[in-house]
Amino acid sequence: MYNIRKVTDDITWIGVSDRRLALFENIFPIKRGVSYNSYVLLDEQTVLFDTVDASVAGQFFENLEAALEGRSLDYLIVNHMEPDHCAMIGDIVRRYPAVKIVGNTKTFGMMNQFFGTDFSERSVVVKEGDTLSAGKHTLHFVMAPMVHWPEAMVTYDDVDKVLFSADGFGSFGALNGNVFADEVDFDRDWLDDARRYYTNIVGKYGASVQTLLKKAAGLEIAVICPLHGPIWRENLSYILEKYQKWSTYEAEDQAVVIMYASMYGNTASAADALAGALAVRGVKKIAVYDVSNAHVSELISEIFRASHLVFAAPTYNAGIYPVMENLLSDMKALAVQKKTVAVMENGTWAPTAAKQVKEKISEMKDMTILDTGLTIKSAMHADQKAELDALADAIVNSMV
Ligand SMILES: Cc1cc2nc3c(=O)[nH]c(=O)nc-3n(C[C@H](O)[C@H](O)[C@H](O)COP(=O)(O)O)c2cc1C
Repeated sequence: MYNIRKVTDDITWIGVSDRRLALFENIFPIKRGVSYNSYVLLDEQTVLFDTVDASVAGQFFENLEAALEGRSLDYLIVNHMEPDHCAMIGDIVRRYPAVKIVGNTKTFGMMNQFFGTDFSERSVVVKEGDTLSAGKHTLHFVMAPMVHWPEAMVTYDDVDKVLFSADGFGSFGALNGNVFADEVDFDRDWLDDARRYYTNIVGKYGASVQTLLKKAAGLEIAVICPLHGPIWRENLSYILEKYQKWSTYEAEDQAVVIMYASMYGNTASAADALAGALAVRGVKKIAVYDVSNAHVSELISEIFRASHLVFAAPTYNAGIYPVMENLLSDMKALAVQKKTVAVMENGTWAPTAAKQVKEKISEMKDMTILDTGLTIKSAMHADQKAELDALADAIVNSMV
């Protein structure tokens, strides 16, 4: 059975949700599933905006046929060439032999790489500022390189004021009938997944997102149609403000996130004691994570969210405990910036983890590392309570 939803009188959402996939990009756990969004415009010409992942092909074509209401397809606009959106291009061409494919030079280069053809006999190559008339609706093409691939672009419909934003403003999470952000409790149920999606997938490219946001500011936008997650047609400033913060690496919350690694529980115990000491000093909503038991994508999301980070790491073969080291490498790769950081270390004979954690943090931009830290030899005991309090004081003082 088809499952489609009108976005405006002329534009229909024809996306498909996947609740079976365990790991998005074979890395990111998606307990709430994911949606592959696609859209159809019915005008004098019919236009499809991106396709979907191969795993949901059957449902997608049922949806597409229903949305086309018996008409053929004139144009396929390819805003993004990642296979979870472009996998159906070949099938579209086979089903609708007269279809023209719209993309930029890089789009068609990637098509050749992925499919062994650039569909040159049917390609319409567009560049920044080009337009395509579908009849009543004129579509404007805006290049969005490195949001998050080089060929990425977005398309703006100047009649319905709709921005087809590619992976921008996307989120993990299947759509459950309510395809609009105003139909769900986004802040409660979706924000964490939207942040995790952005920070892990697009996070590195904050400058490119800033360029796109500046271009978008010049458009009158009533609806944002992303390729994953809910569609925005109300309170757009909410998600735009989030993107402004995320892409400039500003913390959303004045908050402390403590991340520890621990084999035998002693570093964990000290991390918990620090959380308690912070709470006594009035710090609220403290988050504590065991890096071995939280997915690195959740930690990255929390790191983007919070202003203050504490890393507590055992020394391991004269280095940093590997799971913690991996997290620090991911932070650098995703260009984490503008955090205040405190470091705790543990070691039974020669603790060196703190020095190495600090070195890694120093490689990131605009990071403030607190002078006060804490070194534990195997396990923390009451005789180090004053040191723990000093660390808690230093963190609290840095928050004002
Ligand atoms: C494989 C391995 C390598 C270790 N290497 C070091 C080391 O190089 N220097 C050191 O001081 N302690 C080293 N240790 C000891 C641990 O760092 C220490 O016992 C740990 O910090 C205790 O914290 P936990 O109870 O939170 O796991 C090592 C432990 C293991 C299992």
